[in-house]
Amino acid sequence: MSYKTEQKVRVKVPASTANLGPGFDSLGMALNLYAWIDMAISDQTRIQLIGDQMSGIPTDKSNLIYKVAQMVFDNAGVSHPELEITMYSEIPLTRGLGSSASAIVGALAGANALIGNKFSTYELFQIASRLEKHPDNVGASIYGGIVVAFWDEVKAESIRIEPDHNLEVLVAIPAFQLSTEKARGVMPQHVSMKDAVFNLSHSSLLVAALSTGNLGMIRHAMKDRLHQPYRATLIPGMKTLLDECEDHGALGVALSGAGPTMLALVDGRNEKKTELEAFLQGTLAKEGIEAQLLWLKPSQDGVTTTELQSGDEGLLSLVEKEVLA
Ligand SMILES: Nc1ncnc2c1ncn2[C@@H]1O[C@H](COP(=O)(O)OP(=O)(O)O)[C@@H](O)[C@H]1O
Ligand SMILES: N[C@@H](CCOP(=O)(O)O)C(=O)O
Repeated sequence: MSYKTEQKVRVKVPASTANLGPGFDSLGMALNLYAWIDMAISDQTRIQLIGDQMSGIPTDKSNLIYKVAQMVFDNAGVSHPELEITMYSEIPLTRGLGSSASAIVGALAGANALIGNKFSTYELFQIASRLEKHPDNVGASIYGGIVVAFWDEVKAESIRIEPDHNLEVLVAIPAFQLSTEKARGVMPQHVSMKDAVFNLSHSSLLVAALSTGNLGMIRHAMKDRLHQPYRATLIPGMKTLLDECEDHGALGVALSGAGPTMLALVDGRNEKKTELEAFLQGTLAKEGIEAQLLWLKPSQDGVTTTELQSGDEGLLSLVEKEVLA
């Protein structure tokens, strides 16, 4: 079978926050912070990574994006061993905002576009969940909005929820990195029936609150006993933030993904935004943690790809001119 191969594609993929508190490995929300990847079939592999977020990422064939793209070609039964890849990302690395999911999803979408979209979005979601080993971040980065999903080690299924248009997100991004692997390592192998019931009831209520726009219910629903109590040992100040952010204007608060970023959901009409900012930053500062605050919104868009024409400007030039959108 032969496919139409595109010359060069540009992928735009959103960051994501996973879990939203109780929805461990099952809830994700896309955020309006993005990574861009230009990918082309070439005669020699060249990988260019632009921006501060990319430091330490390999630029040879051990690069995750290159490896995932090769997997797509192998699955499709085609061979394109040499690729030109350029990536620019606004998504902080190893902070709980889904940088690895954005790289996996971006690579899958880019490689798939280069071979004429042989795989459906649903098939890419299956591959992405298998690679990431949980579907929450990749689901959000693929579909956008809020995604409710499972992955049972064989297949993944998901439903997208439209985020309420008043929903805003304040994140406090600590200066230190915390790998998902390390943050999963502090969790117990077994939990009590009581904690399991606590989480499934809270997660179900949170999904209902987010689906119906019942923002007032979020403060009750966004509580977790499966992962946050254990991970709080890795992030000084986290317990205080979980216990008290709602008193300072948050609709609800959670660890973003595996952390260390803390995330507060906020009603955009709220007048206590400055108080919440000060509380987040002040609480972490008391523990000696420097954190960058960012106001974000849910991203309606999931991953998108466009075919580039020969006259189109490269990513580096768009980044330098600050016109990338
Ligand atoms: N653009 C990228 N290219 C290659 N690898 C990446 C890229 N972005 C992230 N990664 C890999 O993902 C790791 C971070 O994943 P993880 O610990 O799950 O944190 P995060 O919350 O940022 O997803 C990085 O250390 C790196 O190995
Ligand atoms: N459900 C996962 C989510 C990890 O998200 P990340 O953004 O930190 O990679 C978990 O909680 O381990």
